[in-house]
Amino acid sequence: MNRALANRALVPSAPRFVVKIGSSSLTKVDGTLNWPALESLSETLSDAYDRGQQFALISSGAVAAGVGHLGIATRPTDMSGLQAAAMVGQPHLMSAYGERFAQRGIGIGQVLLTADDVIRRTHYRNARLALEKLFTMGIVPIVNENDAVATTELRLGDNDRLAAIIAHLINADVLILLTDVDGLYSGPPTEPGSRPIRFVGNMSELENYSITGRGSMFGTGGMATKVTAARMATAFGIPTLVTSAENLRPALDGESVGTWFAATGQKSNARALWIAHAAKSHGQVRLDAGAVAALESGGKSLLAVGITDVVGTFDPGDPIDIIGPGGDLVARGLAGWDSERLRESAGQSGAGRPAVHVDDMVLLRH
Ligand SMILES: Nc1ncnc2c1ncn2[C@@H]1O[C@H](COP(=O)(O)OP(=O)(O)O)[C@@H](O)[C@H]1O
Ligand SMILES: N[C@@H](CCC(=O)OP(=O)(O)O)C(=O)O
Repeated sequence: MNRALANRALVPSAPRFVVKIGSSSLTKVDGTLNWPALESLSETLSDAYDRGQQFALISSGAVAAGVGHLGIATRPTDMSGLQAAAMVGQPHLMSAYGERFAQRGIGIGQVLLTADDVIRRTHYRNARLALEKLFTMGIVPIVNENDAVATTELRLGDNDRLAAIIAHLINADVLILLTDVDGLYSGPPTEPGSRPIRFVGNMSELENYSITGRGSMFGTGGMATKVTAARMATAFGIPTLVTSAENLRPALDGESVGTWFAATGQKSNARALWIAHAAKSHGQVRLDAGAVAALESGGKSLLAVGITDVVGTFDPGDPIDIIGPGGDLVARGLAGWDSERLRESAGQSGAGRPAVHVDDMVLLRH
């Protein structure tokens, strides 16, 4: 592994980074927005901007801002309540950022994305072009999920995975996830005996830790979604730092804070990350052990002869999960055939076109 990628010293000199601040850091105990936290974040990021670093800010906090403005007693838990609060809060959140950055002569642009925007390939490509345009204009993109139009079935919910997707989309050098704890612990930080983990060189090191999806009072997804985001980013060559919002300035000064997840894979095109993590799966093919071994040896397409079962209905080009005999997710890819034809040809040799072409497939177990 390239040592430079395993090094926190990368942060101050990263030409481009993604920073995500979670609801837990932007919400006060009464459920309303923590304005001083927002001010301090804007100040630190303005300094990075003045030093010539480019970044996209993924900011939660729309619901919290809405709770404050509506004067309701607690953060809603139902979908329509959350949507209403976000619709009220998002403009206030953006105007607060707008004001803070404007004081430093920096312009901002609002980017609201739904899960569908990252699932659909054309939307995904458009989002990349639009973000790139903002960077050329010197504008800071501030991204959130478009809570107003998200549906229960199609919702990212947490912003951690959105941050990993954006990091890849804009070819960031590092992903920084800010939360209310100073990094990853071996167990929930409130439990006695949990100790801080400073460095993760490989995701398999996390097997013995207790990383729960139970978050803070206002956060979504807990540490589990941060680890998922780190897995998504590092597998595609982007190292990830998880730390507290207070630690952003020290991190940008090159201090050794938080948990550093080293890049495990190579930088690759955004299409690969889209296939691996963003695209919604339309079905599954199950393989025999020989087919799994062939795929994992590298450079081989999936042929119908190694398929034992086809689940779901899909068309050529649709994203599908490629499952091993033990039920584990081996790869994801774009189907070469529709599900019906593939079902008829499963297990047979000489079927012509690959079931999934190697160029349309991303292996997930490395
Ligand atoms: N192993 C762990 N290490 C650190 N934090 C953990 C762990 N397991 C669960 N957590 C919880 O994850 C929470 C952060 O997640 P979340 O509330 O979703 O934050 P955010 O809103 O910043 O995304 C922490 O407050 C912590 O209680
Ligand atoms: N989109 C929502 C935030 C969702 C959420 O809480 O995510 P996270 O900050 O990852 O725990 C909002 O702006 O309030």
